[in-house]
Amino acid sequence: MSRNEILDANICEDDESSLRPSSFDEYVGQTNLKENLKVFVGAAKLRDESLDHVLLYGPPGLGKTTMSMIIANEMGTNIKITTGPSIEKTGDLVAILTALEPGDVLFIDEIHRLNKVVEEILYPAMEDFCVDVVIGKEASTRSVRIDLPPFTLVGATTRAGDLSAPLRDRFGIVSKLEYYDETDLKTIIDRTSRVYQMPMDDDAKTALAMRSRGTPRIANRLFRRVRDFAQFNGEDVITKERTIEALDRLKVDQLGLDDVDHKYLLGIIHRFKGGPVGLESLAASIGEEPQTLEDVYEPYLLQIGLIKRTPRGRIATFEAYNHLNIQMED
Ligand SMILES: Nc1ncnc2c1ncn2[C@@H]1O[C@H](COP(=O)(O)OP(=O)(O)OP(=O)(O)O)[C@@H](O)[C@H]1O
Ligand SMILES: [Mg+2]
Repeated sequence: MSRNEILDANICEDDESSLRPSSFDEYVGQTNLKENLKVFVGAAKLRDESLDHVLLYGPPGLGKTTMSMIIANEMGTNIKITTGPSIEKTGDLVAILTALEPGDVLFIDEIHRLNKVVEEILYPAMEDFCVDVVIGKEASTRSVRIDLPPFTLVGATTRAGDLSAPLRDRFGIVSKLEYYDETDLKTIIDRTSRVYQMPMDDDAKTALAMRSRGTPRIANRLFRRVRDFAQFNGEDVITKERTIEALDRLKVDQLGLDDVDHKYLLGIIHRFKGGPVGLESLAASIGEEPQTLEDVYEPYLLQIGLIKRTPRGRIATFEAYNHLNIQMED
């Protein structure tokens, strides 16, 4: 069994842990990524070496943390988990690195938020498995090189573009996670329903999958809410009618869009005549953080074609007007 050590308490998620798949075979979808990683993990094990460093990027809730745990599990090693912003000083990172054991996976979530000085410690650590530390005081300081055991750094980020080139270049395996299609989401919902021992009709699973924004975390969260509505009404199977009623009450529409998506689209359409509008102005006008809109909301709206990004800003597409039942002015 591998040890799973969380170095930073604030990244523990609600009750998601019981739903996390723990092997490649249980991990649904992301076929390309998964099949490649299977090869790289298998080959590293044959050579009895540590796996090359892995960078996973993509929108929130698509399975980056889950995949990093699976990598450690499949390698048969321990995983140490931390986040970019929680490593404040170089000494913090040196302490983490020197405590690693051969083959360990070090998972750094939100790796784009590492500060520059700390990041530079990672370069030799990743490349040559060593760190240089300065010891002594004033006139007598000297730099000492400490060797590290071979380890695998798994970095996760929602903003690959914010990573510096030297850091990005030191990852041997760089993979993007994609939104899940309806079939994969149904499989995930099916598994969730079994884990929670709460049966769900097939057409209810389809309805839920369609409104999950291509995102397993959202599918699981909505499942829990729909289950609340069903149990509250004394039902021991979740029906399609109950699912749709619950999702309507949660203000999740047929495309899985919520209040913020609606505010975003209506903002472009009503306040900026459909765009183009810059992200900052739009965010200010609807009272949301630009970065949240960019990382969490826009990727899905782009994916389903309701908005476009142009050099002059965001625009709402014909499909967006159509979805919101608004006449497009010319
Ligand atoms: N491929 C998958 N198969 C089954 N369940 C999955 C899969 N990917 C994710 N999940 C479920 O979705 C939840 C969220 O996944 P995870 O925490 O790995 O996302 P993340 O990409 O790390 O998100 P964030 O960017 O917010 O950290 C997990 O708890 C897990 O239950
Ligand atoms: Mg995560």
